[in-house]
Amino acid sequence: MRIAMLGLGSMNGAILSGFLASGVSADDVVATSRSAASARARAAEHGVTVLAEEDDAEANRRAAAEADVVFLGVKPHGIVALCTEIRDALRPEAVVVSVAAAVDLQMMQDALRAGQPVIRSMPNTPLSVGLGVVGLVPGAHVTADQTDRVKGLLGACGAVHVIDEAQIDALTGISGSGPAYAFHLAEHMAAAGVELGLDPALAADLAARTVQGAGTMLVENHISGAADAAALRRAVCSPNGTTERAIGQLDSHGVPEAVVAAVKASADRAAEMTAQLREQV
Ligand SMILES: NC(=O)C1=CN([C@@H]2O[C@H](COP(=O)(O)OP(=O)(O)OC[C@H]3O[C@@H](n4cnc5c(N)ncnc54)[C@H](OP(=O)(O)O)[C@@H]3O)[C@@H](O)[C@H]2O)C=CC1
Ligand SMILES: O=C(O)[C@@H]1CCC=N1
Repeated sequence: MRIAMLGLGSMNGAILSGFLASGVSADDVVATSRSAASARARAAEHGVTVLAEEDDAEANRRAAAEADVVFLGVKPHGIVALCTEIRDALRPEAVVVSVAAAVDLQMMQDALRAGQPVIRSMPNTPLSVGLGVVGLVPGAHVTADQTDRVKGLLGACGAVHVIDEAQIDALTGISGSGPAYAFHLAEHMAAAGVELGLDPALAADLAARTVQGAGTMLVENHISGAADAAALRRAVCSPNGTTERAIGQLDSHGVPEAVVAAVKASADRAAEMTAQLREQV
């Protein structure tokens, strides 16, 4: 299967890392970047061919023309222009997969040739280490085989959920943006350790491995049904002990409400961006 990755920044780069680690051959991938400098850097990083629009105005069209699956990995405001650019180069059976927030299926289908299969997705960057989460919304012209092919590719680097388009902003608020919440938590746990006198490298290591260990326990217990997040939290809290005191601080500082507000803000922002993009097309 030939894969084109149009735009190779944080997200498409993470997907490509996941693909290569899961056994996709670098020879089966052609990517593009806007600038020649970033194309060179990304080619060296991933060992795949990266064409640059700066060098060759036809770069996206050339990469898309050969592909069975085409991942659109540019910023949301660039997606419709990219669809228009590659429209006539795509093979009719090539599946176009957007990873962009806010750009709905209709906008992409309107910019592509009638009948071109399009899948809207919301991935996250832990796909790079085989632990991602992806929401997939297959468009009207996508066959079950085509959905399975894309599910197979992404499923080798994470969990894939096929959802309705109406659910994608909520999913974005949890799993699309969510890695940043965990990184934010780790960042501030480590900073507190430094304030308490720990060496910064030790504090960062403690925070990183604690988030990793808690995440792995959470997923294993979730899959087996043995315990949910609240039960695992309670198991760390000894009565009148250190953690109970710490959780009391999180609660009294409004962390539960802040987390709910953060997830909703991400989802709301996605909806706001969709409305803005609709006005522009
Ligand atoms: N970052 C994340 O965690 C997530 C991001 N997303 C979505 O992924 C998409 C990309 O975001 P992200 O990866 O963070 O952004 P980045 O800025 O990291 O990457 C964007 C990439 O697009 C390239 N690019 C821009 N214009 C063109 C063009 N015309 N032709 C070819 N390449 C082009 C850039 O090239 P150059 O470097 O040369 O400028 C860069 O490689 C967004 O739509 C976002 O909503 C979705 C889920 C999570
Ligand atoms: O911040 C963003 O808009 C993108 C979408 C989800 C994660 N990053």
